[in-house]
Amino acid sequence: MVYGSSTRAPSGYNPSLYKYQPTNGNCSKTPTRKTMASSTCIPSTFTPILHNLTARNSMTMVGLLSYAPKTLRPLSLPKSFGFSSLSTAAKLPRKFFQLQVRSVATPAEAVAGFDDMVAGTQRKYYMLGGKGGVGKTSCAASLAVKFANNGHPTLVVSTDPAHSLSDSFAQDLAGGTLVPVDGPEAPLFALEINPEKAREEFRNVSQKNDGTGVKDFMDGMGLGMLAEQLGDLKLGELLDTPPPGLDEALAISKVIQFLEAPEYSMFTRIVFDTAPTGHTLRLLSLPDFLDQSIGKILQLKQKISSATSAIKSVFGQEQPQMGAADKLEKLRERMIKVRELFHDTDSTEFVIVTIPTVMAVSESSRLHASLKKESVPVTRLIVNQILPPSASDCKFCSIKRKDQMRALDMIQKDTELSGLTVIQAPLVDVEIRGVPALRFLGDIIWK
Ligand SMILES: Nc1ncnc2c1ncn2[C@@H]1O[C@H](COP(=O)(O)OP(=O)(O)OP(=O)(O)O)[C@@H](O)[C@H]1O
Repeated sequence: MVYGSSTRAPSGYNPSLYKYQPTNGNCSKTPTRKTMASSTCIPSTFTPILHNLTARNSMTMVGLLSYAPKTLRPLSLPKSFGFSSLSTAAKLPRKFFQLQVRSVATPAEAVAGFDDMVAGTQRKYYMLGGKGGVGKTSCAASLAVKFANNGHPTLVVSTDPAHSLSDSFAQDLAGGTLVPVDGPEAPLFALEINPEKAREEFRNVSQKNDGTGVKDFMDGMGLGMLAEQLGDLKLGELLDTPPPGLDEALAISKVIQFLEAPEYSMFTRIVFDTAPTGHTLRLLSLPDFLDQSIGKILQLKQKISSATSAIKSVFGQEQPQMGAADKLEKLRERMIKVRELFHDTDSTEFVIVTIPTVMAVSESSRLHASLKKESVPVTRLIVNQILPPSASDCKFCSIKRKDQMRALDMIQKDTELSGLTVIQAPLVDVEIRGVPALRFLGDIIWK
């Protein structure tokens, strides 16, 4: 299968942004997660191709492919090798570097149902989550690129405290604001919610005596109403030591902004690259938690205000303003909206990402059970980084592959996971960095 011919570098693509360390095809060492990702284990038959590469980095070459005349575009390797290829012949003029970005596996077999995902202009939210390091960011970013290239103004949000969206897109997306991503056809923006920075700001502003800092900060987070109304409850002091779950609270408040702010209304697809499992579950249960807390605060407020008004009416003073409770009630309604959003099968879907190992599959099974308990819609499971049937004498590859097949089998038998659409995504032999590479991965996964 030739992927290269369909890889077209988008306008504004800057090859120098992409960095790649070629691998040596040595299978003798046990690869780490990161080295596996860039595939140290390439059957020896193919290593000359890599050795013949003359360009400085492969992602550059993926991008350059699109500039090469059609006649110079890559040929596929013989099918018997079982590789998916994106490229090349090394004998071409230097000007037209070509690369075979091969996936070390057969392409995804199950159809992800992308047609359904892309259909319609009603806003849809996709949350990708799973165990650390399985490829959540790569899958989320590739989905965002695919949506944008299919005409959807798309926003990709990272709620993972250890952000890797910037690394994945090979662009600086940090800063906690919307940053345009260069490359895709329709607008694609990224937002990394920076909990460290937010926490620091929080600490600083909450130390200000007059408390206005807290209000400004919370205004910025879409929670100004809460700060205003709880000012007399010394919110600043309360939050001086950030409570557990603040990261998730910040992420949620951004979600609230998406729902209401006109500047976000253009986005018809919002993709969340979520934090590893534990954080994500906290994030999903937070609206309930906040709803309950606000409910309690409201009750307290009402009690205080009715007691105060009773006293005041005895002494003939004017009634206190009753706006506070109304405003809190509004915030509570927003939380309910967020909760509904998480549970709305029409607009939201949580996609579990895993790898074919017993540990990752077990965790995915538990994650699905928890999501079900929270009534969060899940229909797809991506099994990422699958190795091909071994086409060489690489012992490591065949043992690893057998292990992976056992894990895939486990998915079929798992009561939590067997009902999901399983999307098999191959392990590709370059690090997935930059829009062209994400587009390549996206075209394999999201069909
Ligand atoms: N199918 C794949 N083939 C090759 N490399 C991959 C594949 N999927 C992901 N990778 C690589 O694996 C590494 C980890 O991927 P990624 O950052 O997407 O995972 P993550 O689950 O988001 O990690 P974290 O939990 O640390 O945020 C990256 O170097 C990425 O390029």
